[in-house]
Amino acid sequence: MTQTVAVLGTGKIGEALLSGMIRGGWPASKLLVTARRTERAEELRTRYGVEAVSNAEAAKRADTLILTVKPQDMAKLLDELAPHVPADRLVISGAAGVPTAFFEERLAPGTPVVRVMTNTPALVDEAMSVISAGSHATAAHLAHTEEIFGSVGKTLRVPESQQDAATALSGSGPAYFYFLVEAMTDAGILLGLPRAQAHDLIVQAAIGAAVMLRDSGEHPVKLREAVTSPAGTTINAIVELEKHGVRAALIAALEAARDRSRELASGNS
Ligand SMILES: NC(=O)C1=CN([C@@H]2O[C@H](COP(=O)(O)OP(=O)(O)OC[C@H]3O[C@@H](n4cnc5c(N)ncnc54)[C@H](O)[C@@H]3O)[C@@H](O)[C@H]2O)C=CC1
Ligand SMILES: O=C(O)[C@@H]1CCC=N1
Repeated sequence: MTQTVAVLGTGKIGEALLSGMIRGGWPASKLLVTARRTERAEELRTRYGVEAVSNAEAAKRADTLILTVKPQDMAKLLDELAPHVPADRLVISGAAGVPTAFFEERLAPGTPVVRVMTNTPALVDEAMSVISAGSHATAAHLAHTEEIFGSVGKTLRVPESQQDAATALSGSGPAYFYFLVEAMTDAGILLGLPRAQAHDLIVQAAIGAAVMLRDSGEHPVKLREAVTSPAGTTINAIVELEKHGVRAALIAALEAARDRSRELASGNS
């Protein structure tokens, strides 16, 4: 029998996951949601046919609780939940930075906790969800988490010590690509193209490059070399990227994201 899963704090990530589970065939009758505002609860109920309940009710009724509030709201949510969560419930956190120990300290002794860092491409079933077990989570809990997050894309198990790095790479990753597309579209404007056309050209180049990266089995260096003709156009652009330190900027940017994830560990910074 399908277990009941509750998504608590159903914002952008919670809704992306919920919608993916429903697209993947999860029965709406086995899904519960919670939201802070009643209008939001009503919206989710209407849009997905799921029941919206209080956090305490979700804790009592669901076998698996997926907590998708902001890291800064996690301590408050756990204070509210802790008296209602029996120790046999699986608690999955989708929050950046917050370690499984944070949950284990606040929930009944022995409660299994799994930490997941997913990303917004969950909305189009192309998420990357990185999964780590807390100290009481078993292989079955990890498999169940993979089943849930597998409905919105790929999953990968990593040791929890790698979660902050994964957050910097794949959790925040889509934002870096949107930022690049934004900048390259501006370049198209500078070169005299209409904005809509510049956008379409860059987006299709990004999709083509992404599919080749995923499907060709070639190293990115090889793929770039194939575009870069001797005394051609691409090398002029690459020289400018190197001159402006784009490679170093990306490394520093991801390091900064990793550091911020570490800072969020306390759940209140
Ligand atoms: N946005 C993203 O790209 C990603 C976000 N995350 C993580 O997902 C979590 C949620 O992020 P978003 O969905 O972007 O934020 P969001 O602000 O869209 O969603 C959080 C929701 O939680 C609700 N909430 C807060 N406290 C609550 C409570 N006590 N009871 C019920 N509802 C409550 C808020 O009203 C809000 O709707 C964060 O922890 C973030 O680190 C992880 C991966 C990617
Ligand atoms: O910016 C953030 O904190 C969240 C976590 C990863 C992506 N968005």
